[in-house]
Amino acid sequence: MLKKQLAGEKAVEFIEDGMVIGLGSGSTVFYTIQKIGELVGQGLRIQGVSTSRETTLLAQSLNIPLVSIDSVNEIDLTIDGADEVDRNLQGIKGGGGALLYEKIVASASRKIIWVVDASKMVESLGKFPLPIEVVPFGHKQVIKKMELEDCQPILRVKNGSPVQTDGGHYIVDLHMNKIEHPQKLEEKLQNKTGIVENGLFLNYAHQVIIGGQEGVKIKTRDSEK
Ligand SMILES: O=C(CO)[C@H](O)[C@H](O)COP(=O)(O)O
Repeated sequence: MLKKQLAGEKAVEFIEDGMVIGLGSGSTVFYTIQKIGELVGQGLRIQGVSTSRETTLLAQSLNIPLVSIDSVNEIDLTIDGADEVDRNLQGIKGGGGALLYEKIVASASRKIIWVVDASKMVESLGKFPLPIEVVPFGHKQVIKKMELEDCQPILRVKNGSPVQTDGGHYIVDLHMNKIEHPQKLEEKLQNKTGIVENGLFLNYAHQVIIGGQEGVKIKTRDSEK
């Protein structure tokens, strides 16, 4: 079995009947969602809150009941993927471009579990380019500012056009190689006009399920959000 499948499928063990579940995006949580679909077919009652159009389509194809984020009081558990995770369970997300909706869903969640394969675990964040979601109007101005900050910004492009997120924004990837001070960088990015959200997910994940050669390992963050 693939490492990401091991991690993805393990996560369903944390789901209880009646829960509202945040459904993340990407190729690892794909396995979680497929398994949830199987369990729903066997009678599990949950309500899913989707983080992307892709996940909505997948959940619908599996007959997983979906509700909008604004119709729930709180999300009991969100299961999502990640692009990089350090030993304190700080992470980078947004490789698939769903960071804004993923962060909104995560912010409304009581518990967050990330599912990753072992290659995502790192000593320090930043080898994976940090995605930021930017408003199309004036995005080149934001890119210029990020160049001045030595962040090596590159507009994400597909088939010759800027990639558009579900929220209608663009993605700019910051190629920094190593992020020395994630908290400081997060503050800086939060204060820049035109940046809607950044892919730093600091103090979000409570647990990470890691699929590796010898099966799955579960890491829990010391201090809860
Ligand atoms: O943040 C994400 C999408 O915006 C994904 O969760 C992240 O990119 C991991 O994806 P995958 O499991 O396919 O590696």
